[in-house]
Amino acid sequence: MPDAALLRAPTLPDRLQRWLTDDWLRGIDAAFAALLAEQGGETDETVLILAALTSHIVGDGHTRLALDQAIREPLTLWSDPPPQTPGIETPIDWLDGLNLDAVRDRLAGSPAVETIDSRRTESRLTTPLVRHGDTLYLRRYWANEQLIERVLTERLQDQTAAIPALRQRLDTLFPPAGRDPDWQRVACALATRSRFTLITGGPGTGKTRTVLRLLGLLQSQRMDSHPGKPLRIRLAAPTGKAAARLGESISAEIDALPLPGSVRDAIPRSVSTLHRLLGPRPGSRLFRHDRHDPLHADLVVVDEASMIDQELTARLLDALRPETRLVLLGDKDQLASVEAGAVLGELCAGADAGHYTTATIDWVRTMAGDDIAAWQGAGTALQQHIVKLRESRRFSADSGIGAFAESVRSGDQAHAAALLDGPDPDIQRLPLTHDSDSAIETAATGGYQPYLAALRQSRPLGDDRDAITEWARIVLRSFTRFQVLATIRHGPLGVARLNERIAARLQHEGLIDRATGWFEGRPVMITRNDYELGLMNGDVGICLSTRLPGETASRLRVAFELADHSVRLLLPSRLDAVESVFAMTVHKSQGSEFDHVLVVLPTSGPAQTRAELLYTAATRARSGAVIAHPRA
Ligand SMILES: Nc1ncnc2c1ncn2[C@@H]1O[C@H](COP(=O)(O)OP(=O)(O)OP(=O)(O)O)[C@@H](O)[C@H]1O
Repeated sequence: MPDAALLRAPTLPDRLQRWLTDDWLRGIDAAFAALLAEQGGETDETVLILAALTSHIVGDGHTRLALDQAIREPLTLWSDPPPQTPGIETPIDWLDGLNLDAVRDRLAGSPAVETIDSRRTESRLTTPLVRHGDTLYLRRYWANEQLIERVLTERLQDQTAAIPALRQRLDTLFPPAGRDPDWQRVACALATRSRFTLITGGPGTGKTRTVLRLLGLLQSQRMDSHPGKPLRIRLAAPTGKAAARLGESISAEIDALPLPGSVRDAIPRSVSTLHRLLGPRPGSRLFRHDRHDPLHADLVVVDEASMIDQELTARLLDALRPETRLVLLGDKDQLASVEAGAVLGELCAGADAGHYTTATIDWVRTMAGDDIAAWQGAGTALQQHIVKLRESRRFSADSGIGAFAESVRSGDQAHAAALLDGPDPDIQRLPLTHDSDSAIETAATGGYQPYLAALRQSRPLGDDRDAITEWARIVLRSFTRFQVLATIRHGPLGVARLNERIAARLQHEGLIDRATGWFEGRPVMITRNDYELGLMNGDVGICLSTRLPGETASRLRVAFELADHSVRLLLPSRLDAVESVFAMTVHKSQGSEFDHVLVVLPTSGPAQTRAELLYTAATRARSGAVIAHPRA
């Protein structure tokens, strides 16, 4: 029943409390508004609610509230809006009644807001909120945005000296392959001429291969010109898993590089997490390395850049010396980081069409011999430093997953639907009659059965540590064969309910003993970096019943395979930030691959978000993706 008192005259605390209860806001959003009211001297309810909403969208992955959009299309502020009950006021109703001019006036009169003209970039105050033009920011995100723009603009201003014999070096590393342009070669060439380059491309388009050749090219040139003084190269990725994957790809390919052994030896194989590279300071969001103590590196390469949020991008740029080259690799079409700020996606706007100026086209033709004139445009300075790799080696053009991902990416829904209904076994549809359709549990049971079978069948008899480690490794690896991916948090198809539903079915089938708490077979994901335990956000472990040497009874321990392939067994009590992953959100799945995925998609949601989710989810699969969704 609608609460009549609230409908008549909801007070601010009542309103915020209801929105909090109904999941429109997070506790921190309401607390932020309360703080501004209590300690910031803010009395205007409109400003306070806008402050809570600006905080909310940070939780939803955005760094700023576009006022005009918030008023015209309020629903777009929630990627996963809670259900609306008729008669109960939601923030959507509240935003609907606002007038932009009146909002501007109220913000202008607020002691909590600094109003900055859209042409100005510096600030003189320290208010918690900043209004820049018609966009409202929490100050930290505004400051980050300014820093990123300033540092990139500086880096793009001048070109570095041309590499001697660039053409011959490119010919060695990228032998003519009958394609013009060879985008990998173009990316490598362009990256030699500036201190910032961004290489984007879908899965398997050769980002790692290209950057490895770039490292080889720059290192060999350096060793020619400065014998005995190789380039200091640092490689990083946002998560431990992504770092391990890049390290493995480099190790697998480096021996085939057509360069002298001394050059190959001067290319690092180890990749650190970005946090480690910057040097975390316990209890602070700041890092040891910043403009006052910059990184000792001539070249920094960061992979999986789509997963880097705005804050970390700003900290990275702040920690680079002006002369250090930065190369970012990533897939702009993947979902952005779970934290706020889709930096890669925003930087790469327009990368599909290139927008190369005549000067860039001429430079590439002269220096590399490739013709990119078909991608001409009056692009920005930044666009001259972005290259999109366009040909996937992982999915051939006729692979179902590749074709499906491409049609989702380009918005061709009809083709995507036709592929789902087509004969290709690697991309299939699982139609659901309703949200609680047990077809999901059935498919999930089929997918998870092999790892649970491995758990039972490979269990060692005694307490030999090596045998237990080997068993854990087998179980962990067989868990990567299949994963249910959830695209939303709320409702029967949300990640929490899916986890419960699947666990209940596995228990019903006798594949696990319990479905709640800690039990053998429970797969969990770490949700916060734990440097002490050596576990990173996103690491997946499995709970096993183990009896180690000297123990008289078995105990539940969670097994993790670390980046160096060692296995760690930890008592559950040592893990405080974990969640079950019978279903994993698509966000958390980034940087991982599975043989098969079951993607559970709701019928509604903003089209753009759905497309990004679906693209990211389907491309996690090496061999097969099934898309489950209720019939429209
Ligand atoms: N031009 C090429 N010639 C031959 N093999 C290639 C070429 N480009 C890529 N490959 C191969 O395709 C595979 C994928 O390449 P790579 O790992 O560099 O892609 P990626 O874009 O980094 O992939 P991911 O999205 O998985 O990180 C590798 O085995 C690589 O050796």
